[in-house]
Amino acid sequence: MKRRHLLPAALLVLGLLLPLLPTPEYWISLLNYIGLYALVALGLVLLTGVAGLTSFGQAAFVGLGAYSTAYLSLTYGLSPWLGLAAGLALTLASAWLIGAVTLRMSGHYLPLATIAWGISLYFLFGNLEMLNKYDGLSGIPPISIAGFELASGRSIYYLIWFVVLASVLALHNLLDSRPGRAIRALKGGGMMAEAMGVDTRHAKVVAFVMSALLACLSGWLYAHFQRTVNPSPFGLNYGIEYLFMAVIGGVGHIWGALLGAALLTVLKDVLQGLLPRLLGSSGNYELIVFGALMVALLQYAPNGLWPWVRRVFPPPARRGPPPEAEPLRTGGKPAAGEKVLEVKAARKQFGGLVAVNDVSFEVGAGEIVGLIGPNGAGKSTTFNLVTGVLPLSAGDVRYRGESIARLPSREIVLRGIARTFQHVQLLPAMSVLENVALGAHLRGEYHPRGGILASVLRLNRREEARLLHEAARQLHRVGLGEFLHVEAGSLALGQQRIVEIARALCCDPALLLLDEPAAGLRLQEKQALAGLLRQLRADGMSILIVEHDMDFVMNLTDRLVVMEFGTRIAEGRPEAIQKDPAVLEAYLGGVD
Ligand SMILES: Nc1ncnc2c1ncn2[C@@H]1O[C@H](COP(=O)(O)OP(=O)(O)OP(=O)(O)O)[C@@H](O)[C@H]1O
Repeated sequence: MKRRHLLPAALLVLGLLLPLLPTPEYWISLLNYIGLYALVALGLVLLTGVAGLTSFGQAAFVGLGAYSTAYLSLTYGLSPWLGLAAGLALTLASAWLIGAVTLRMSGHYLPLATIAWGISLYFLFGNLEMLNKYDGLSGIPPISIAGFELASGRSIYYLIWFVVLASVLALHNLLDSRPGRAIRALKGGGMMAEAMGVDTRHAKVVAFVMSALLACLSGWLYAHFQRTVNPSPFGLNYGIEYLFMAVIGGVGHIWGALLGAALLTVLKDVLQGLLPRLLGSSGNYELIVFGALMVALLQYAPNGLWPWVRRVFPPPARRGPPPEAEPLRTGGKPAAGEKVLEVKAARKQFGGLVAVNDVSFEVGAGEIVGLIGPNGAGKSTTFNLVTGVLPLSAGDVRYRGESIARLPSREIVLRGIARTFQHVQLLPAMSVLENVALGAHLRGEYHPRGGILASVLRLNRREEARLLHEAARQLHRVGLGEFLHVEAGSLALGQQRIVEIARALCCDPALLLLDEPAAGLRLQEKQALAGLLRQLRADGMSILIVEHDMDFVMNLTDRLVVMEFGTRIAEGRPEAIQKDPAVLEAYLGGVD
């Protein structure tokens, strides 16, 4: 056994033995609660830490799980396992519905909405006659497995911790796969994820539903552990506490959920015992002290405590390329001479401002076309019209003869147009390899929105191997083969721009749109980039490039389109453009 496996193995053995040893009942109970809370916090790691969506309402989903099984087992005498199935189904349906409605909101509206439905569900539990209002339901039967009743805290301990560890594994598997990367991409801003083919609304709903299901599982276990339920543990204050646990533990880290749950549960327990002795039992001081401690802790560890643990026990570094795998399928490529992109009288108005004024141009197969013009000329807006980020006010954009004017970004990339961004949009904490693999999102074996269960159960290893192999291949192609396992954020800006090109190449494009790829690059890096783009052209790739660096575009492009104040003022070969009076005028006295 390797040395770094010793501590986890020892903890596991200790965990297994604890209930068999003369451990006080109180401790077992505390550990059970930690497990129950950790399940909810795990969901928040996915939702808040990974997907970047804040929810204060998770306690309500715990309530749904608890009340479903309590009601069905008490009223109809159904088995707790049927109660679990019903609870999960109810949670799935309600989370999907709530998610579909509220996840469209952004900024502070989403957390506010989670507070709203958290409170609503709490009052629903407390006001329903069938759930015995605020008195709740008691006498809930224990869970039995193969005829063995988990009636004591010691016996249900094993089930609780089995569910916690299985959920940790499931979440780990999910994040280490194509659908997981899609959820991770949400944090990089919806525009980038959509440009890689991710249906961001769907990815958000998936994260939301999964986190709700974990909360429901916790509620089910809670009901059969406590054997009684009432609305109070499912209120807003518990929703806030769950979020605290995830944040204190380290909201971006799976194991942080367990750490946070353990820390807060023990801390609360200690304070509840200690403070009345120190300050008298007349006031509710523990909440105040608890709050102050939380604020202090977050000052020193804004990313939670798990990163500290990681520093002491660093994970093994990954090395070497991913193993060989079957290549991904590729789409048909345009024949020489084919018109790849036709922009026809494209127009974009922002209120009274005409940002793009009936601009037309074409890009042929294997051609590099530059789109240049002074600041504010409308280049980026034109780019956004072609990539589906902005809708056209009038005109048309056709790709290989098909109008793409009304398609969303993810449909456009599916057809074969991939892009990079003016401001680099990588996920800095994710490895270069995985960032690039995100580009192959639409080329997996499962449906672009599916494959979630397969990921959780780790049945998608062949797909994953093929995607990573393709990502590594593209990184080698652009000359970054030695940086596969490095965090993308640690690379120099120039290299990050090249990673974006590798990611775009992973989309299997026939047309590459590059938004200021040379910005911030040193001379040598620019030369290397020009070499790479020439190589891509030689391979038949069409490239449309927006760039301010005149030397760069003049030496690289086959043709230039010049814009000023939203209008196309010139088009032609670079040598002709350099002498064009209208262009010289636009650049106020010459080309820089
Ligand atoms: N979302 C928007 N709402 C309103 N006006 C906008 C919007 N986006 C761009 N504009 C305006 O449209 C015009 C063209 O902007 P655009 O960013 O396309 O120019 P650009 O040529 O890319 O400039 P730069 O080289 O500085 O990036 C500018 O006047 C800009 O202020």
